[in-house]
Amino acid sequence: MDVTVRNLTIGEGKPKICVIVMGRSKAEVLEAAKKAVESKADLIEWRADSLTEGEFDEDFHNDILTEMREIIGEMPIIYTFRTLLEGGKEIENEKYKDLILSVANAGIIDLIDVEVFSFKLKARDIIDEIHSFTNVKVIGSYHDYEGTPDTAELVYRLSVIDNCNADILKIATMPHKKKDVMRIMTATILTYTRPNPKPIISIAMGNMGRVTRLLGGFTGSSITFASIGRSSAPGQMDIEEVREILTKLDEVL
Ligand SMILES: O=C1C[C@@](O)(C(=O)O)C[C@@H](O)[C@@H]1O
Repeated sequence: MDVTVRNLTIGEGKPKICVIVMGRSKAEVLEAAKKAVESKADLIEWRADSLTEGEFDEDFHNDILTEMREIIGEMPIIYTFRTLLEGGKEIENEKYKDLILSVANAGIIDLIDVEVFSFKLKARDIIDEIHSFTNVKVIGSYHDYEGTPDTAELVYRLSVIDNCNADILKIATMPHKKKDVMRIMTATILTYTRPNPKPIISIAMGNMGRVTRLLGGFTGSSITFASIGRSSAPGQMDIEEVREILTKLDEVL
């Protein structure tokens, strides 16, 4: 079950490269958006939690997105507000929900990240609501910056995200040993080889986890995140480096 947004099909062919746009103010965000266009990435993720100006103001976020769209044209946009527990900024549950629904409803973006475990069973309601009134696709996500659960737990979490009706299933955890990296890769391949799998994004963070950013296609991970300047997570690499390595790997694998 591939996911198509604009001219991009996620889950088909090679993993897509997504660059991260961050900035404290509208000016910084739009400047980063220009760099994202120059990078010729497949899509961009705006980490809206990096704002300090108008940080929780829905209208302001939509206003930034309108100008961002003019800059980036047809490149698909992921909107992400990462909460404190999962590596971003503190936000009240109700505010998070309002922000997500308002941005999805405005229809400027193509994909939106919804943290499935930050809101327990309510994540499904948020996702169903987004699907009921927009064409925006949902990335259901789970991040653990402290460690990596065992393989069964990772597979279980991916299935919970799936049952919440997310269109794309995403897990990112912190490995402490090589076995942790293998757990992420195993959980991905086990989920991906089920009948009619949804696209998966799986990441082991930190330097040890870089193998998942470069060989994700082997296990069924459909997007790799790269930076243009400032990275948004440990172990994330610059887009030029990622592209060069992926091109080389493609020649030999
Ligand atoms: O969840 C992800 C993946 C990520 O955490 C990474 O490790 O590259 C970077 C985040 O910006 C993004 O939302």
